[in-house]
Amino acid sequence: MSLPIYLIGARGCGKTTVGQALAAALGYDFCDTDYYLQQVSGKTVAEIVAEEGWPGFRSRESASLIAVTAPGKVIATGGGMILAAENRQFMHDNGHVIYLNAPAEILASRLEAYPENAQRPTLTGRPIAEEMAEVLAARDQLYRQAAHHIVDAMQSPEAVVQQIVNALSLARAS
Ligand SMILES: Nc1ncnc2c1ncn2[C@@H]1O[C@H](COP(=O)(O)OP(=O)(O)O)[C@@H](O)[C@H]1O
Ligand SMILES: O=C(O)C1=C[C@@H](OP(=O)(O)O)[C@@H](O)[C@H](O)C1
Ligand SMILES: [Mg+2]
Repeated sequence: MSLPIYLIGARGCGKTTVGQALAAALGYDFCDTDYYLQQVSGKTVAEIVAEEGWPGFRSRESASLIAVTAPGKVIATGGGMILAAENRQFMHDNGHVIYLNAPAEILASRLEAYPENAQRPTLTGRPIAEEMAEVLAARDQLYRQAAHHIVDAMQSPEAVVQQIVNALSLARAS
């Protein structure tokens, strides 16, 4: 059985972009928990947060993680999926968890170029560079706790895919 592969990491690390390429490379299905949530609710992330606050979004996000989990799938999570201990445990127990790691400055420059405001309403109310530094400082340990493997997300998407394939082959061989 091919366990699901969960991609975790902060906004802008490339979970959605790399996830699609990884799924194509492995012949797996691709799924993104934010897209799933938007499809079932008919609302963007920003609309859900405006109507229900972040707690409402987080609770829908946790439910979507369970709903999309299946063998043979690459699952791109939202950057805050690891905030709930039960989500970290669920991913760790049910699949391969990969942390796409990059410094806050790189993440901020990607997000400044393509903000996608409907997908990424502000988390702190602060400018993006400050927000990413603060958010990553608060979450880095949680990403590391949840992950089976950590990859360098500063490389090209193709190179990140290759790192993941290598990490999973090594894990299978050991
Ligand atoms: N490895 C990469 N190198 C350069 N740019 C990237 C890389 N991965 C993603 N990006 C860009 O960064 C932005 C955020 O990517 P996305 O996949 O949506 O990240 P996430 O889902 O982790 O928030 C997009 O504009 C995407 O094209
Ligand atoms: O970091 C976060 O808390 C969030 C990241 C977003 O997903 P991406 O990481 O795919 O941008 C999305 O789930 C939501 O805006 C919350
Ligand atoms: Mg994404």
